[in-house]
Amino acid sequence: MRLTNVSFRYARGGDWVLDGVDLTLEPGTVAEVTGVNGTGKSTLLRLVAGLLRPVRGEVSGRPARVGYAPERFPAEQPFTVRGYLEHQCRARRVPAAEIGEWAERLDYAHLLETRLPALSKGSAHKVGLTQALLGRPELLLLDEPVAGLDPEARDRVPAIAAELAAAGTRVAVIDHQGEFRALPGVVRWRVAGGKVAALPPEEPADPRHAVLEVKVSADRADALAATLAADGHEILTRRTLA
Ligand SMILES: Nc1ncnc2c1ncn2[C@@H]1O[C@H](COP(=O)(O)OP(=O)(O)OP(=O)(O)O)[C@@H](O)[C@H]1O
Repeated sequence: MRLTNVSFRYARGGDWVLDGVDLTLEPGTVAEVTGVNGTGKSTLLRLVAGLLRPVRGEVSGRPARVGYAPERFPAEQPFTVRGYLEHQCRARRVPAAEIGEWAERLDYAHLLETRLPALSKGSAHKVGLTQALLGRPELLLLDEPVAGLDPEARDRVPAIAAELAAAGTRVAVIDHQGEFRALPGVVRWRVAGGKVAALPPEEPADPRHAVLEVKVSADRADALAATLAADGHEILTRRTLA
């Protein structure tokens, strides 16, 4: 899917939150949305999800099945966890058997008959994540998915996202905790000043290697580079000093 020249502001005549954003999100990609507080990360996620419409520009190629987990799950609803999730399953034509599966994986199966307002913050957050995961969406948007979760769940949520991505789901996630950064192939969307820069995956940390920057005579540079390459070292840059 693609965002083409997307601009958004909440009020006519107000400041643009996003201004001329171009992005693509390929199947199977996990994008980590980064940026300081208030730059427009959640706004970007809601535009990608289709919950907000661009004021200018276009979002195209959005898949049919979209899952969105907001930063705060609205738990003030008069349903049990099971009742709420069954309703979500019916709305999305997903078999209700999935409820038990996610409740087991996120470790809250003992709370299925509890009323939503009586849940702890972390447990309510797990229910919010579950409604986004139901039916294994083709596009999954997660706003701070591990904030307030116990350590086991903090590990499981990135693993679940990676599992869905491996099956082709496009994932975009805001994660101040950094739990998604270690997933293989994560691209980063850096939001700043109304723009979004798409950065390639970070090089994985590799303590077995070090980088030396060495100044050598220009007339010996080629011979030294050849010797180092023959010894199995990698020449990362070669430049002439002005
Ligand atoms: N519903 C809204 N109505 C008006 N302005 C809003 C609304 N939601 C967000 N904003 C404003 O849009 C800007 C971007 O907000 P957004 O929540 O997208 O930022 P963010 O990067 O996700 O922030 P944080 O890291 O603090 O969650 C902020 O100036 C915010 O005040």
